[in-house]
Amino acid sequence: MASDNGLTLSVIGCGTMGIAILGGIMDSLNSSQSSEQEQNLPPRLPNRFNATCRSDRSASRIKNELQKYNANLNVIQSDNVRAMKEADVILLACKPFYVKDVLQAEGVREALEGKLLISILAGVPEAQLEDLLYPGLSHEEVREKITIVRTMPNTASKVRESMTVINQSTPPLPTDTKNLVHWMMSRIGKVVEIEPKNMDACTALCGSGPAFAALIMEALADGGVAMGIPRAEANLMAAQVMRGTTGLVQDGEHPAILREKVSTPGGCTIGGLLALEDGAVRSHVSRAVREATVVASLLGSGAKNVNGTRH
Ligand SMILES: NC(=O)C1=CN([C@@H]2O[C@H](COP(=O)(O)OP(=O)(O)OC[C@H]3O[C@@H](n4cnc5c(N)ncnc54)[C@H](OP(=O)(O)O)[C@@H]3O)[C@@H](O)[C@H]2O)C=CC1
Ligand SMILES: O=C(O)[C@@H]1CCC=N1
Repeated sequence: MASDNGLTLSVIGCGTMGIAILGGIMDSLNSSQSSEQEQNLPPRLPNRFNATCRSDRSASRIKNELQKYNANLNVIQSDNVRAMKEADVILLACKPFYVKDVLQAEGVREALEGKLLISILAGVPEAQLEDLLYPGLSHEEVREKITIVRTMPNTASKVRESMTVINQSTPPLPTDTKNLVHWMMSRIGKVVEIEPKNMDACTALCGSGPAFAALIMEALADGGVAMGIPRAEANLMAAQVMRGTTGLVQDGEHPAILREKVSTPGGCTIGGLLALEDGAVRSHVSRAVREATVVASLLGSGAKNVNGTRH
């Protein structure tokens, strides 16, 4: 791990996601398993951290949740420019509808020049971030001034089980920069690179996905409760069933084959599956991802309550 040579990472708008990502990075830096054994380790790692917010409540939350890592952390209230100036790498983690205010504040462009800006904002394409910072400049001209990388983690960052998607850059990022982005995001789970055109769909599948999975988990537990299983045990069972199924699929089992293997001819599983198909569950779940993709694509417009603009 770099120490004297370490980077300063500033998280701008450090709430639920910012805290989870910082926690993952700090935890990894403290880990007894040396990062040095990892492949593609960037030459410099973050070892100083700034986290910004506005309210006292958010500041207390950041301190309370991250103090256990004993990291070199400064919580900075209502001074994003200072945090950006002090940083080598900036993680933009405010809500999408604040992005204009945050990036167009006085001094921000100068504070960001020459640096790496990683965004986790849903529905805000790289081109929009470029345009907010450097209106009128081409992508190539902006790349000479700042490196912007769009990413989409999810709430499971908190337990280091995120599925994080990284927007492929054109031209490709310099190797050290790419390795740093991958290193940071792989502290909180798995990482996949994807073409920019798929980022909103990935926001729906990966960013919103935990909420969809939670709804299905609840429904499984409800079914158990309906048939007499106590609530606490039903919740525990539903969660472990989802985890076990995940393990099988990640071990190489195709979901359709898994379903067939569980379905004994004349047995109870096929009976339950037919009831699910009657309810068009598969179509509804897929269409939830489709709907969330469309809504995600509207989030960057600056409007709040974009769901209300859809019928
Ligand atoms: N929640 C999720 O599951 C996921 C969220 N995302 C994306 O992550 C981003 C953050 O989401 P989430 O962590 O849930 O949101 P939170 O509301 O928890 O965090 C945002 C933080 O930004 C702070 N903030 C707001 N305005 C400013 C400002 N002008 N300067 C500095 N800080 C500011 C807020 O604190 P205060 O009000 O005190 O300033 C708050 O703590 C969003 O863009 C979202 O699209 C991506 C994937 C999953
Ligand atoms: O619902 C949202 O807008 C955010 C983005 C991804 C997950 N939650």
